[in-house]
Amino acid sequence: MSLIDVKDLERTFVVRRRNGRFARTRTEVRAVQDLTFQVGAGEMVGYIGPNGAGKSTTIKMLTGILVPTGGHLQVAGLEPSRRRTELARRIGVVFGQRTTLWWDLPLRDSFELLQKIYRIPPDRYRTNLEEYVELLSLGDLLDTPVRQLSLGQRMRGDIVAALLHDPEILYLDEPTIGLDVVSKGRLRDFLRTLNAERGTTLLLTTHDLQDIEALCRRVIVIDRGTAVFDGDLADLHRHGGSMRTLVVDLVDEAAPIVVAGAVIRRVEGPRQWLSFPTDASAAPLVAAVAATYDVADLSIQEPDIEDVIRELYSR
Ligand SMILES: Nc1ncnc2c1ncn2[C@@H]1O[C@H](COP(=O)(O)OP(=O)(O)OP(=O)(O)O)[C@@H](O)[C@H]1O
Repeated sequence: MSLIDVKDLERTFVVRRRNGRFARTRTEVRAVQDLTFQVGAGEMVGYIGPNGAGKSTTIKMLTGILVPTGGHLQVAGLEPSRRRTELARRIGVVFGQRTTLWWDLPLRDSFELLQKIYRIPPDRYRTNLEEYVELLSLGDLLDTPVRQLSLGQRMRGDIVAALLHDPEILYLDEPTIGLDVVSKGRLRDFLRTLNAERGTTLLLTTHDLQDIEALCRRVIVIDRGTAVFDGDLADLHRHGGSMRTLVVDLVDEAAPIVVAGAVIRRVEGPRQWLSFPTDASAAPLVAAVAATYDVADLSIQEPDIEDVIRELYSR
């Protein structure tokens, strides 16, 4: 049985705008329409799409904050907007852009408040707190007020806060936004461990393709309120015809590189950019370039999720 079941989901907003001194115009914005997908227990799913596509609106409906204007929605067998309190015990939510912690309180006090709010049994609370604090290296920061934490530390605190009550589902909205590479890596490792060891289902919205690549086998792409792709990440790249880039620094300036399996995109002095398909291995290409040209350095750029999505929509 699906843990998240979304069928023909719709959410329309009515926007009233002033038109002249007295008149007002009434427009309907269809933030989500004809949206259908299921997520099984233990899945890690990336939920992506451009700005304004309807991601936040979907997450708000899944958590029960917003009431759908049409369609069918069940999370853990519950209708979110009608059973919000009951559902809150079974889900956790993390927003990269804002904190759910109390700004002036030390982390420890925020966690204790959550224990009371969720009525977490003391033993379970202690075990979870110890495990998550250890895994996320927050031990030395428990007595620090949230406002004094760095963004990465605060984010780790928010994740612990979202997990203390053992939710079956964790929604993450841009969890790595603004984090440095090391913090991003640690967070991804933690989420992988959480999913593997506790079987927590993860639904993740992000603009960072590397979050998706590190965590999600499955991706749902939403555009103008509806799913335009639902499948494997590798298929998404094929579907979008996305390309990776091999950046070659030659010892000296040279004519554009000619090599099988790649197309030259740009030349700037001794630096050249070559495109090749995302599902092709870079190794033979690197070997072919290195065998023919005097190479000072090489690097590979992954396709940007926005490019893949843009390509998908332009069809
Ligand atoms: N409360 C609201 N009233 C009116 N329109 C809204 C409201 N909330 C969202 N919308 C509109 O619904 C559409 C979807 O917005 P939503 O915030 O769900 O997109 P998103 O995919 O989360 O975007 P982003 O990546 O920028 O966060 C947008 O056109 C937005 O302007």
